[in-house]
Amino acid sequence: MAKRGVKLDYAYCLGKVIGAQGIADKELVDLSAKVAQVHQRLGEQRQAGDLGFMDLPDQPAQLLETILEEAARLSSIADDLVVLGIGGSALGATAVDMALKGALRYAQPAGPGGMRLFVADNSDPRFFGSLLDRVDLERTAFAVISKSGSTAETMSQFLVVKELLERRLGKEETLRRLVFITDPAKGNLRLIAKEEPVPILSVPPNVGGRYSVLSPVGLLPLACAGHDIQALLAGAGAMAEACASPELEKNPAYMLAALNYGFYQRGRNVLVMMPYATDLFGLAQWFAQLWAESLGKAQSLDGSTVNLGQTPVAAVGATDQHSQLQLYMEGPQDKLIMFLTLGNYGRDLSIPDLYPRIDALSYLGGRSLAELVQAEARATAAALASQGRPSYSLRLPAIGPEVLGEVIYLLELATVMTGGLLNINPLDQPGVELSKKLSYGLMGRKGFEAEAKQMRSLDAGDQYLI
Ligand SMILES: O=P(O)(O)OC[C@H]1O[C@H](O)[C@H](O)[C@@H](O)[C@@H]1O
Repeated sequence: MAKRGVKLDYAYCLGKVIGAQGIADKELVDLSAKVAQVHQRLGEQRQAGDLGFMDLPDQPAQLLETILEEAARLSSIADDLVVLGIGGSALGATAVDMALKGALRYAQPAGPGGMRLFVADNSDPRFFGSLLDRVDLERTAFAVISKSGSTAETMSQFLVVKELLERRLGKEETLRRLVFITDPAKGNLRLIAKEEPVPILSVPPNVGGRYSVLSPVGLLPLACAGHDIQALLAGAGAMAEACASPELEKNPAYMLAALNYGFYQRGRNVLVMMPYATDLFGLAQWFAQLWAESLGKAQSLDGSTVNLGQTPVAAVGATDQHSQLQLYMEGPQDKLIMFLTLGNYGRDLSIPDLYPRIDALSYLGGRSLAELVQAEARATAAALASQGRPSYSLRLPAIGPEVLGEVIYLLELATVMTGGLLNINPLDQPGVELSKKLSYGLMGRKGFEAEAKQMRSLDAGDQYLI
């Protein structure tokens, strides 16, 4: 079995540790039976080819070659890569790049470590316009990533960039700076690539956007940024092996799912992901999409209306101890906290003993910032537990590509298992369609005249205070 580093510590979920708010041994036994049933269903779904994300750790060597070659081509002509993509076509690459290069990565010049990766995941013109002002268009490549090939934000950015590049550099140089990542058979990017020779990579049809970070969607930008995508996949593969058992006590993804489900059943409607590392904030935002779109559903699999879902919150420790913790400690008993802790920060700063006579400072002297932030993570979980407030911790030995691959796979499988326990479909997102259609109506898209009309009637209710 491949070596694995991530550990799940769930002591502060247990009734015998935190009291009545915790999960009792008997409940774990019941959960275990439910999990075994869903495991069987997931096996059937996998057989039927519906759970494509589970195959991503083992992609054909040929595909990885192609990704690495395309990354080498782009980095030979450009210093910066701008991803035009949103949601599942953006958050995974951001999460891994931010984790590995650091939250301050944009301040570093591009260099031998790979291209600088900008992820333009908003049609907000202030943001996108200033990004375009900032990069040197001659030394910038653009990855247009959209599984559907029709997402308005991404496609409008593409149109803006294409015209800008063509005006500045001419058609041939423009096409050299582009790469498309989309569905293998359909969509507008496929259509365009038939006419214009833009390199194109495929998103497997059975992998939805929010489960696609380990497909070319995440792998190409990450390879361009100089990250070890093979190590990322190896980590995911090691976690897949560790999550093969149908038994709750032997499967960390299933235990995570069972805890989330068990606490949701007890009214814990909010799941806070709080890594004790600023560089992991992107991972918390990636997880927020995974959890929200997968589990927020109106209908159960039997067709009844259920309106289920646990609200994900992205937080970061120790920062949010000074912002949100008051609510977590004393607010409604409706939250479950998932901490991510690091055994090793990869660097450390020792704290000098500059004021030995000031007690409130001298205890810090001679210690280090890693010791402080690790103590804060432990203290926060313990403080919550002392008030009967549950949490669990994913303990990461350090931040690295293997570990991130492990965490990504773990959370994806846990999400699908939780969906199974809730008896909803964790792979679709029907609720996001109406606002898209109404926007099409507002923007005058052909075929959406009814939505334009619907929009006029919905708009009529404006009531301004000032
Ligand atoms: O990759 P795309 O087809 O452009 O989709 C981008 C995103 O758009 C949507 O509205 C979905 O809710 C997301 O799940 C998806 O990741």
